[in-house]
Amino acid sequence: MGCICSKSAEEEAPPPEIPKALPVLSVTLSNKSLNPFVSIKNDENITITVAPPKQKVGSFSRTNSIISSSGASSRPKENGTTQTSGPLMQLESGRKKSGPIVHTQSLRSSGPIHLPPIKKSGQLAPAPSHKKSGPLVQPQTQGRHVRSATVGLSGGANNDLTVEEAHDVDPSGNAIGFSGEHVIAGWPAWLTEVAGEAVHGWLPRRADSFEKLNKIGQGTYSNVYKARDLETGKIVALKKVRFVNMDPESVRFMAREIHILRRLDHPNVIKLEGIVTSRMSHSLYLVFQYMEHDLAGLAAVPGIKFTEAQVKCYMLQILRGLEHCHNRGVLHRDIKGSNLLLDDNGNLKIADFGLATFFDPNQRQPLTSRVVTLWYRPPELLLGATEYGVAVDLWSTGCILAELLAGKPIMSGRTEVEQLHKIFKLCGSPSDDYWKRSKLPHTTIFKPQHQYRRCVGEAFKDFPQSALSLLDSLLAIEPESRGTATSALQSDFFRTKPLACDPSALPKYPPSKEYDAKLRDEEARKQRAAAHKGRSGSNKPGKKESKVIPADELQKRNMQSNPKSVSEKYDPSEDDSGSGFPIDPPGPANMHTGGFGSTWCNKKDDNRAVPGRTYSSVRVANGPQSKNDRTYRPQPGSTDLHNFAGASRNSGQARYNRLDVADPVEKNGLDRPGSSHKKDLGISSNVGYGMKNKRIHYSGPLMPPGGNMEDMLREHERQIQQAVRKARLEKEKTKKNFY
Ligand SMILES: Nc1ncnc2c1ncn2[C@@H]1O[C@H](COP(=O)(O)OP(=O)(O)OP(=O)(O)O)[C@@H](O)[C@H]1O
Repeated sequence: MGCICSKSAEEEAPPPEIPKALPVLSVTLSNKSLNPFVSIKNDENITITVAPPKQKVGSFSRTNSIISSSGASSRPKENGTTQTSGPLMQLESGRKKSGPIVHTQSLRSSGPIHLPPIKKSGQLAPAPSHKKSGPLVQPQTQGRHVRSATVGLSGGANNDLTVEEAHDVDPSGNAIGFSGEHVIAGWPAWLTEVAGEAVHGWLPRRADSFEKLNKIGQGTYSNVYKARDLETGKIVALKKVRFVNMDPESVRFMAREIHILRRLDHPNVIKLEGIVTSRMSHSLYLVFQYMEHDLAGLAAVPGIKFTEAQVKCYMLQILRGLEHCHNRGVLHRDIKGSNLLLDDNGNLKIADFGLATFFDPNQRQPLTSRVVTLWYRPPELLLGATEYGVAVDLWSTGCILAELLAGKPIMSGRTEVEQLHKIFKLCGSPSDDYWKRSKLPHTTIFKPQHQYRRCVGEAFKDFPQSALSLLDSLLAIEPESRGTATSALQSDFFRTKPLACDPSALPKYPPSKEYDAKLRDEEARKQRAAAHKGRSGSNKPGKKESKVIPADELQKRNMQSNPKSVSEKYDPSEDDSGSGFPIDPPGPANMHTGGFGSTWCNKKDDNRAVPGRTYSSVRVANGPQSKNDRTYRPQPGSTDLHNFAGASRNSGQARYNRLDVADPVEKNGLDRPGSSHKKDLGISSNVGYGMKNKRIHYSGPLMPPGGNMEDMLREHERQIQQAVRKARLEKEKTKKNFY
């Protein structure tokens, strides 16, 4: 880890794109008879006048509580809408008294307000409300909104200004006139130009109002920091989003995450508390409540085994959070232990909505099948389904339930092919009827020649009966049989004793995150390597013997070195690629391949499942629990089928790249570029295996002409072994060269 020195997020910002003194307001008047006029005053007030001449649309005062706006007569008519984008009017601050102000009123009582007012500078107003309750697909509102907000200009303390503004909404209810307001509010143009509605009604927080403490997580496209909110003293998590060249598409996908988060409001769903940015900066931080643990990290702590009551407590919270998401028309599409965050009071919150999408159960729209982390991905997605619903999240939840009870992941495939095979072996293969009905794209490739028998009960015979029956429905091969989060919540599992414990009764664990576990593993690996070097070089003068620190000792040290109250200094070199942290931390200790998957059923019953087959226990460099490891970047022009042709890994770059042409669905921008794919154990075009950055890439066509799934798996295994052998050889060669 590099030196850590105190630095605010703002200081990392690249050179300003707009001079601070010239905030830009963009207003287009669709009613051409109106003439915009802007008065530029001194540095206190800003006045915009819109014709009919001498009528002011608004006067923005830098004082905290005064709003100056036109009265009804001064506004453009209903059909003379005030829109954004287009001719820019540059505003400068004006003097305190800005001429003839038509009407002045205080912020919190400003006329007909449909959208909730922002409570105070830096805090966020709730997302625009939608009239329709239940599954939301599009806001139903139409017509003109009048909104009031307190906005904070970046630059200068105590610089709130208040605005009342009017804007129209398009037929889908999306507001279409924000840009001017956004710019005044301090949002950077690169954000509002492509994702105005995501931040609409919100105010950016200033980066220097947070003190960054230490890095606590790393996602495919983000670094997550623990930080102190200097305004409230509260500890928060700051998720810094990386963009590739400010690509608008990347920004749009990030905006989708924000949009979705704003729609959700539930104790078991992480709450987006703010966004940090400024016109000067090309980065964005999402502010979340700080959560001390994640379920994957806890499970990886040696010695932690959950009781039935504890498992029920976690499951209740997961399902409640999920029920809320689904009722709000949101599919999470990446339920897994590391996205289930826990605070010190045992409260669980579903996090990471980077792959989430809006959906309408009554109006199926094509969605990408390349979502959900491999081990938690349901069979229909592996088979290429593009029409799916809540059942995908329920499958992942079933995997979590079994994992919590079994103490380790239940199906840890290294590739999609292997994952599907594990699923069929445990859950049985779909019925002929299902294959016919579902018309899944990859049916011809993956339909096994023989039926696989379901053996969930047998595999988990030690599980309580009520858990087994819930598991049986969550892990149903056919999505329609998985029920809903609501039906799962009503299952006997939650009604039979021992009942779920109260979250507050859960044990207090030391800080433990999947990320910590990865760091721990990495540290242990380094120590082992150092010890090995020390031993082999012990005859050489000057070489020190290294001490190997056992993993649990490292865990302890790691926990000790991560005191919550100590403010570490922030080192910019930690950030992004210059990070002192590994870009691709290894998967946690318990994430080895093999696991349960290959040995669920009695082999003699399982003559369809490659008899006697055992998967290699070789640890794949890109273990599927390592987030960065799952980014899939399809080659331009590649087809879906190539996805089954092997594996590669993500270089650790941002996942907000352009949406690849390989994915025909969610072209409308709803699929996060490289995203879906991020979760795959990178399956790429048939380029053959090879080593890149000393990591194993599995690839190559797995489907021999006329072959079936068993052949494919055998070939797959052969390639893996070959890759491993090659890796070993290369390692040996490197060692020889080194000495
Ligand atoms: N609110 C929070 N409190 C504490 N830690 C958090 C919080 N949010 C995220 N983290 C940590 O940061 C990690 C990465 O966050 P997150 O999963 O949101 O990022 P991501 O880039 O979307 O990752 P992924 O590649 O899995 O999509 C999490 O696994 C978690 O350990």
